[in-house]
Amino acid sequence: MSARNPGIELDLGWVSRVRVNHPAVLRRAQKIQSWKLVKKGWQAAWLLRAVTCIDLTTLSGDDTPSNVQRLCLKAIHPIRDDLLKSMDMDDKGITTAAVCVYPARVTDAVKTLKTAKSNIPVASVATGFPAGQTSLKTRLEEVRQAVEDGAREIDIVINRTLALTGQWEALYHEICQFKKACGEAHMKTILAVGELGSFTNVYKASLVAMMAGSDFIKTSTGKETVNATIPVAIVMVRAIRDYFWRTGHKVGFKPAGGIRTAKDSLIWLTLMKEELGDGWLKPDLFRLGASSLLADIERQIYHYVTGKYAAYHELPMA
Ligand SMILES: O=C[C@H](O)COP(=O)(O)O
Repeated sequence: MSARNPGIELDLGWVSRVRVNHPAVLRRAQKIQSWKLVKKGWQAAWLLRAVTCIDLTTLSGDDTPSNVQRLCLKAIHPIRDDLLKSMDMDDKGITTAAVCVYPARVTDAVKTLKTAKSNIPVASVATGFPAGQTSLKTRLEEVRQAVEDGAREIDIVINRTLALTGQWEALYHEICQFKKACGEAHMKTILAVGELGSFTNVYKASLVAMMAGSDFIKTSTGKETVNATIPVAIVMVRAIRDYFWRTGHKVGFKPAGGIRTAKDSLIWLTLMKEELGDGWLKPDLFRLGASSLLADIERQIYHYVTGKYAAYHELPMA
């Protein structure tokens, strides 16, 4: 990952001046979604780039050591070797960016990756994921424990109650404490945009999270009714851009929740390229949080290489 965002003093004046032009955001979103996507070899290359940006995720009540182990092995070998070979990409060390699990499964993931001699980081959701409705003490302890167990990235959820009631100062101080608890681990801050009510709140929460030192801001837990959408992403990436212009600190962006198709991943990459530029098209500044996207990407790459769609048994690990 790139240099950390050290954060800045809370600037409440900046937060209170925020206004978002709702119709303009929707128009921009429609435009981005209507653009023609790259095709053929370019598309295959973009899909491989998308793979390297995936936080390969399992966040289920029935997660076990064995399905976490399987997830880690898939993260190490995300695309079948023969397909990569046909594209002259078999020696490029393509893996996903991270694996993302619940705190109780961190040790399983760390152990599997270590045994496989892989340096892929383990990311853990924390702070009472997904609702964040536990005491601050418990949420902080959860972060510390995940770091102690070997997580190198922590995906925290914000306290939506504070955001919805305009308690930005309190939210800032909570996030600062999470950042301290993360230590060397990189912190991604989940805004749960589907529960924030308005684009203005999304922009304000993005700013406060970055001021408090978030290394990434992330749209959603994947458990809200509305998760990652293009309009909300435009609001967040523009907050990232404004924060960068004002402070010189680059903050990453992670859309998550409901991202399932290769085409989705191409749209997300297009959005990043158009709104933030090529510098944000790499895993240290862009992640796709997804539990089932990789299967469709591998399927599309199979089609690009062979001209046929794979039968289920041909991509068994997907
Ligand atoms: O953080 C990642 C999300 O929980 C993944 O959501 P998903 O299962 O809809 O891909």
